[in-house]
Amino acid sequence: MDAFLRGAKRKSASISQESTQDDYEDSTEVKLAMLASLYPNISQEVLLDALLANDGSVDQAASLLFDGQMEPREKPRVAATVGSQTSLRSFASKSTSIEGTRTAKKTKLLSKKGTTLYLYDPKDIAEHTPCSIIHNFLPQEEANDLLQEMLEESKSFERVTFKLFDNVVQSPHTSSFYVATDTEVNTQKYEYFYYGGRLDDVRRITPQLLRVRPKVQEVVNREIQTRMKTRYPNGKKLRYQCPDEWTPNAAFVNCYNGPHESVGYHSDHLTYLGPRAVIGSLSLGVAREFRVRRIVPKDADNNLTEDGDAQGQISIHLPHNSLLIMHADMQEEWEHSIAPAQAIDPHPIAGNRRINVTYRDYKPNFHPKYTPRCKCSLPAILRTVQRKKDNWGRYFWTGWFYGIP
Ligand SMILES: O=C(O)CCC(=O)C(=O)O
Ligand SMILES: [Fe+2]
Repeated sequence: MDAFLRGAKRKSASISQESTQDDYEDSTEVKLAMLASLYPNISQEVLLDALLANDGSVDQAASLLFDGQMEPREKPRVAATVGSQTSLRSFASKSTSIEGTRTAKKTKLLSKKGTTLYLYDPKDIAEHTPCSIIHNFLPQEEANDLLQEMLEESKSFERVTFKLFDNVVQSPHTSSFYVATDTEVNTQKYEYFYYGGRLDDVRRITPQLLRVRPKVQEVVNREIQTRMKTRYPNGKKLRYQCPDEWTPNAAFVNCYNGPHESVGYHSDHLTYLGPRAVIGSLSLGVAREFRVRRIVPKDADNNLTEDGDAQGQISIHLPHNSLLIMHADMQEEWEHSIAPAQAIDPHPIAGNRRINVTYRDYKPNFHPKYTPRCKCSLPAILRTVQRKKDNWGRYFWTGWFYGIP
């Protein structure tokens, strides 16, 4: 990490990506599941034939099936609790890999149709996304105590406002930020910068947030080990991933009041978390949809460098008292969002509100006093090349004039 920082002050540190998702873009199970969610009454054999006949393109296979007068299933309501399938495991035996399906056009068509793969099963989520999930994470009473406490706190949460070029933009939900001590509150308020400005609302950690923190720490570290052993090359942590134990020392708490409150697609800032960050995200109250999609880079001619299907959107159902871990392979390569819902099921304690606590490990060596400054003397932002194949995966420090990080 130190070497990374020292190098970065002078020039961009380079990173060669150790892809952990090599299989994903060619995964026949995922493609079959997408087709099955459109055509639930057609057998897997027929779906597989359609896929093979169309060179692995879900979009073209779907058109073929549609032309055959087979009505696709109505698009699922966007209600948080409704999805198209509960498990991919019924598709798992057909693990044929289909090659040669890489064009940008197909992706566009696919995303135009808004194809979403709905995942509920923790095994599917670990296999097909850079996340893992633990349902019923806390004893019920403890989850409810934290929920009650955060509902009370959220009454004074505000929308984050930031300047995006010439416009002042407001976040589509409210939030606040919690750290352990008064000293840290002051450090956060006066030394750290977010969205090109200072955070006004930084609070001391509350009794329930504090009580839950070691449990999150234990489980996240266990999940990091599992992910490393089962998914990463040679069973090792990724390059630039912090070798130390994950130690949450800050929590961003979000409140989504009603179905329309949301957060758009983004990757979380690495500026203070460092590369290959891990985040423990606890959901309380109303169940909502957490959507993730891979960022497939484009080549110099602006063409996607991988099968467009790899960009397909995946929806993870987040019920009350579930802990989602965003692993080290998430922020650099994927984006996530909380989609607006058409309808929600009210929660007995929270009503229409969802509380989300993201426990984060702010790295001492990424304190703004150690990181580069941009021309305007604000601490610079750490970013990765995500969308261009050239230099893809490289980290670089940049100023705030590029808009939001
Ligand atoms: O509400 C959530 O689950 C996600 C929140 C989020 O993406 C964030 O705080 O960065
Ligand atoms: Fe986020």
